[in-house]
Amino acid sequence: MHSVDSTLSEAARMATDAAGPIWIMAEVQTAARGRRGRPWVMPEGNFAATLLLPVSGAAGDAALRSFVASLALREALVAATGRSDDFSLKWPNDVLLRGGKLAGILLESTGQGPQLRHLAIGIGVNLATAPAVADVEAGAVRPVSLKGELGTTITPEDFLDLLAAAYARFEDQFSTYGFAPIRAAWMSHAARLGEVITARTTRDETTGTFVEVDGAGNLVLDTSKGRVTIAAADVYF
Ligand SMILES: O=C(O)CCCC[C@@H]1SC[C@@H]2NC(=O)N[C@@H]21
Repeated sequence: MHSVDSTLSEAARMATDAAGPIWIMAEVQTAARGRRGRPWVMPEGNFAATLLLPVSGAAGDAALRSFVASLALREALVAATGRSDDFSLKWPNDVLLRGGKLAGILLESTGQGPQLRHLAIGIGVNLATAPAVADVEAGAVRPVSLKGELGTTITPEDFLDLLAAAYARFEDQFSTYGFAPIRAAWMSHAARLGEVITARTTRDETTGTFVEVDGAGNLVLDTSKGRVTIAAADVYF
């Protein structure tokens, strides 16, 4: 579609029992949202899409699809550019290009209580233009674009073809073998593994050595007070 408030909102409107899996892509979003209620600044020419996916089972398991989506997104970017070493993954679900933020993922769900019906996986990639530093949160990783860093030009339509194919492969692996191979692949591309990082929530801040992502997708840090497991936070380098 050309213009929509947010492809995530469109997915929520479409989430009837029979719906999905379906990719919803827009050239323009007038009210795009990012993690933690932040707006997502999206200059035209960038990629914005949401995968509406029917799911069953516990919310925690379904949320592991943010790692599935991150890996698929990285693979699509490698396919688009032929560069593998330039892309890394930042917990929980950003893709970095040469250390700058290239792409973000936001998961939303529909359903009752712990049982989910649909997952909406919203993905934004700065294909053409990075938002201005002033438009992103202070202290956040510097925003970059694919064109700006590598000179690669790809249309959102062509990028969706690569991403949908990559997502289907990783989803297949996840539903067949579970989280273990996804976790291993994710860690092999993790940014700052073994280094000191800071995880911040609205309540507190934890600094420590990034040890691993555990079997439930949590961030594990070794701190001066011992090992800490973090389920949700923003990470700062
Ligand atoms: O904060 C983040 O890093 C996540 C950004 C997610 C942006 C995408 S763009 C497509 C989809 N629609 C939205 O409104 N947000 C997501």
